Amino acid sequence: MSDESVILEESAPLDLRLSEAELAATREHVTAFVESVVEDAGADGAVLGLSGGIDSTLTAHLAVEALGTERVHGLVMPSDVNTADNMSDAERVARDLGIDYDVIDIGPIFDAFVEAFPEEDAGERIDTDPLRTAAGNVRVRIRGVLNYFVANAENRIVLGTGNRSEALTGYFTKYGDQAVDCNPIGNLYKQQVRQLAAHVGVDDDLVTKTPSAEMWIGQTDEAEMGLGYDTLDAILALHVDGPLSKSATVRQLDVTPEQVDRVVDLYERSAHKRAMPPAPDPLYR
Ligand SMILES: Nc1ncnc2c1ncn2[C@@H]1O[C@H](COP(=O)(O)OP(=O)(O)OC[C@H]2O[C@@H]([n+]3cccc(C(=O)O)c3)[C@H](O)[C@@H]2O)[C@@H](O)[C@H]1O
Ligand SMILES: Nc1ncnc2c1ncn2[C@@H]1O[C@H](COP(=O)(O)OP(=O)(O)OP(=O)(O)O)[C@@H](O)[C@H]1O
Ligand SMILES: [Mg+2]
Repeated sequence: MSDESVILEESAPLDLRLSEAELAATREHVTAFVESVVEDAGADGAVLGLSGGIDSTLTAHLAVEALGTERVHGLVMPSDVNTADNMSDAERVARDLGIDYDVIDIGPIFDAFVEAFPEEDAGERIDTDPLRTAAGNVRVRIRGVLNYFVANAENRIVLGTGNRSEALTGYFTKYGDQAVDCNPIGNLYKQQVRQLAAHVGVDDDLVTKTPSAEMWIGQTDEAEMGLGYDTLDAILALHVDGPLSKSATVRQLDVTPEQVDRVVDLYERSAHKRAMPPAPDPLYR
């Protein structure tokens, strides 16, 4: 399918589409990046988690283009809160690409974590507020531990799947899905991730799938953030990354001042996630 049909279904307030030439150049740029990160690390290849979502699917496609099937290892890591459809999509991606992959049920690891927790009723409370996000983050971090086990054991690097929209809003788990060696698609807004995915031939149902972290049943990114990705991307591009003032952004896009404030708030509150953990300046040198 062409990337055109994907974008036409959306009513993005700002057209962030790359041209065909830019898509081709981005594809080459990202694959060259993956190749050089692996080579510079002296690694034999890469490992990444496959969720059936578009970020990991596109990253896997580009990794295979960069490294070949033999040097990419996928991990499908279901838990109780993942849908069977997403997990079978993840396996389909690995099979279609022809890469080695393992399916590792993280349920028993998560359960052992909860059982080891000193509060007796933690098990009953773990999937409800206020522990719901904390528990979801545990699932995400368990996947990070497994990625690094494979990376250490097989001399691979861990490929992150984070995109620019997530990075700027802090929409990821600190030391969870962010615990990676590089982010090949880290400079693409979500709209552009979808567009590049369509360009490289990812199946349409994966390109248009509703984004979800699947940290709990029914979670969707857009509901949790309170904004659609098209609106989010537009505000990021014009106001957070770009030079437009708040009022100019409101005028330019069909958005409210509150929506701009929301994005700025997400950006500012997540600064700590984009920086090395700080330490006091040295008193003596
Ligand atoms: N100012 C500050 N300076 C230094 N550290 C600060 C800090 N504020 C919080 N912290 C630390 O950060 C912690 C909170 O960060 P974190 O542990 O990440 O937790 P948090 O940001 O609360 O939760 C993760 C968010 O990312 C979303 N997510 C996660 C994973 C994947 C995806 C996806 O799209 O697939 C989305 C998830 O739905 C949730 O909204 C605090 O508990 C504290 O330890
Ligand atoms: N069940 C899972 N098994 C393996 N890896 C997973 C699983 N869930 C999440 N991940 C990893 O965590 C990453 C972050 O999840 P995220 O939801 O942001 O991306 P995605 O699922 O690829 O795309 P989308 O955001 O559109 O859902 C995934 O790309 C994948 O690498
Ligand atoms: Mg997902």
